[in-house]
Amino acid sequence: MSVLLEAKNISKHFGGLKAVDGVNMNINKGEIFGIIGPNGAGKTTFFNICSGIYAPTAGQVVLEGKDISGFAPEKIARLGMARTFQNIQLFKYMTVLENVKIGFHIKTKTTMADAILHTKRYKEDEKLIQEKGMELLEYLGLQNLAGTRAGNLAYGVQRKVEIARALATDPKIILLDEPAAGMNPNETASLSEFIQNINKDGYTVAVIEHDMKFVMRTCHRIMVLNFGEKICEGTPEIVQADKLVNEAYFGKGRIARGEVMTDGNA
Ligand SMILES: Nc1ncnc2c1ncn2[C@@H]1O[C@H](COP(=O)(O)OP(=O)(O)OP(=O)(O)O)[C@@H](O)[C@H]1O
Repeated sequence: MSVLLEAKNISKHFGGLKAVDGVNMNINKGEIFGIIGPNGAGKTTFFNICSGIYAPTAGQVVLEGKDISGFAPEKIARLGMARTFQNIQLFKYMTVLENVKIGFHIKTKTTMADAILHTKRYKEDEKLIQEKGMELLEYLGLQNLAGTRAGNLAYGVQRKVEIARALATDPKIILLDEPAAGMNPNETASLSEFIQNINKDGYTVAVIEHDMKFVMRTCHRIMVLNFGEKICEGTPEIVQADKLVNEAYFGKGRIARGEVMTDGNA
């Protein structure tokens, strides 16, 4: 199995606070990789470093063997990393198809001038993007919603549209930050299936999530952060059985009694 995304000894300090502290991580091609940890453990900061929003204080981010540390987010997106954020960032007054089409623009050569002047290149790109957008929605089973305003959709569906837009950038890896937050159990189960399906079709996924039931049934491997440090990594079985994780993160004995697994809250 080849390594797709690598974090080498990554640290991020905010003044005296070590938000991320010497984290090493390898995500293999084809994996669903989970990142968990208590509030403030450094998960989002770690994603922000991987996706170029923050430059690391120390360490390197390597995508397919290329050192991308400190690259701008747009550049990293073009190199094949897409992400979603904790708060839904769809354009609520635009339709589902329009939202997804935005994702494709990253790959076109259309300039602002082309768009204003409606040049041949603009028209050709627009036609192609329209077709590809519909294809993607069909692939994800969202085609019936193409003309619906994003803001009118149920919360769980908005999350899927957000992921669809990220997929439109044709990523090698997609980073999802708490995609199940605020979802009801049915929506969460449906999201898990959705992610597993796109993964089976070849997409590599990294996901931060608090919902343990979702994490344990969706992810192949999991990394646990606590106070910025990695305290455990492995399969769901290994993580659930880890004493340090149980003590530091779940509260002693909670997972053994099954509380976390059933209530879905960390
Ligand atoms: N821009 C910033 N400036 C200063 N401190 C920050 C900044 N961003 C994050 N932090 C701090 O870094 C630590 C890690 O935050 P981070 O948001 O990465 O944690 P998290 O694991 O994603 O938490 P949550 O599960 O609550 O989203 C926290 O103590 C947070 O307050």
